[in-house]
Amino acid sequence: MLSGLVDVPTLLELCLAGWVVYGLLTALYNIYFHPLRQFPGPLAARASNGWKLYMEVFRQESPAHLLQKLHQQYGDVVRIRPNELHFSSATAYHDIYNPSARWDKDRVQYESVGADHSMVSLIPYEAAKQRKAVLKSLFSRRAVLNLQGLVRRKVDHLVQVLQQRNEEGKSSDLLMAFRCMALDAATDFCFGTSLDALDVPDFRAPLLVAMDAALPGFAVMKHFPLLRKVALHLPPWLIGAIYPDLVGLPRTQQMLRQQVSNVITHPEILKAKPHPTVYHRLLDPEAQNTNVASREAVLFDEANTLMFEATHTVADPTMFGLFHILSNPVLYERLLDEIRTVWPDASAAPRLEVLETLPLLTATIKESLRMAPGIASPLFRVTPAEGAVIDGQAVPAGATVGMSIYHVHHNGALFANPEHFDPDRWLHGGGDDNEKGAASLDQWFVAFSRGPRSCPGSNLAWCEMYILLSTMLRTFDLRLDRTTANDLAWRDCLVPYFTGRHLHAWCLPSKE
Ligand code: HEM
Repeated sequence: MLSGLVDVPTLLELCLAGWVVYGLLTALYNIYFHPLRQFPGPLAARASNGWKLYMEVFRQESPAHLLQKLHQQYGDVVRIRPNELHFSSATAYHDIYNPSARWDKDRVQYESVGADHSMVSLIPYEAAKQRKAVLKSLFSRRAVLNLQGLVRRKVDHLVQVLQQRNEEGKSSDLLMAFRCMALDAATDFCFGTSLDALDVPDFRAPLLVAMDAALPGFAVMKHFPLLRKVALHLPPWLIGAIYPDLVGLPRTQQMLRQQVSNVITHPEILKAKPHPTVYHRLLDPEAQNTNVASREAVLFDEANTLMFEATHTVADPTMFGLFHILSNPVLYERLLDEIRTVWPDASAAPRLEVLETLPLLTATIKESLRMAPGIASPLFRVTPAEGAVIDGQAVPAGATVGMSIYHVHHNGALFANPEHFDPDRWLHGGGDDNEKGAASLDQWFVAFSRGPRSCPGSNLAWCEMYILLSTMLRTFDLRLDRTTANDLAWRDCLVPYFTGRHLHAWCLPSKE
């Protein structure tokens, strides 16, 4: 009927023309009248959200690295979408990620995780605060000290696998090996059931292979929410047919759904767990006020995201640090000497509290976390109703603002020669504040972020890194297997995506 009044091509042309005019008017508004109009940035970024999409999805740029170039060109603040600012001066970091800044997270970034009920994706500050309070005791220092034996067992298991491989004449991909260890430790710690990734040959646990394969697609999922929703609901057989490397993801999620459904239907099974888990806390009616209808979604989303939050973040910096230790025989020897002072008998490993007293080991872990970010992308927040002052500049309410941890940790004024792996900087200082000594550097150690949304898992992460790194150095005579710095190249896909061959090493028996 309509085609009798207006012909269809004309209608389409009208729609298209309307869309173009709307786009142009929006671009003009964004450039000349938007509350953020005074902030510099590429013209296309100031005009439209499309610039960031184009850079991340079509040009496959690494945001953390691209932003470095933009700051060189535009200064300490860059407008990267009409309503979004990225900062680079170190003081801006503490303005944004500040204990008193009760700002919400940015919806676009955090909904892309696809787990809206998890702590990390809860947008409002208040909701996250409540959830954090519920889970806090699980991740406390006391809880971690009590469960350090669990981490020790996972690391010992890794040692056995590496010894076995060495006897078979094989070197090992230590990035994947460390990820298996971290996944097993986290799943045992959080759910009381390990995924046993270390038992899969060649460290090719399907979930870890899938997590890695999914990283380059993260930007697409962020910018195309509809596609994300469809992808998250595809059955495993179809995903396996389209992209076999990804199949571990839906399979593990199926397993998690079953686990969650079991604990909800039969909460008594939790009594058999060897220690309190995420499920105990989330199902404790006194601990939180989650309504029954969303209980299943909360448990599933929390379990699902914890596996991601606790695996690459621990393994990747440890791998990075180990590469630099193995590339520097003097540092390797100094670390070994220090570790032997508290670990003279190789068969009697010291407790975490003892390892923590070793200055060079501690400095090396910090330097590893500085060099390789657990999370690379800027973590965006939204300024509150009263607006904010960031790095001395007034930012209006409702603006999306953020700063990548990578930019703090690679700031040459804070960390002299920032691309150089130098644990000693944490012992003696090093940067424009050098005369104030090493202690002044600690304020710029932000690997776990700062403020109300900082990492609740940092105690567990430190525990794993201390035990893992010291054990690798004390147990093996490690030799690089044709690995060069090029093999450690990475692209920012929220977490680093290592594009090279990974760190491969021979794990020979220690000479004593
Ligand atoms: C070296 C290892 C780790 C690093 C570098 C790291 C880093 C971070 C960072 C930077 C954030 C802030 C994210 C944001 O602002 O959205 C974060 C959040 C989080 N991390 Fe970690 N993390 C590590 C290990 C862990 C572990 C082992 C767990 C749990 C077992 C964990 C659980 C979480 C959770 C639940 C959040 C969300 C907190 C919130 O949004 O309020 N992380 N982590």
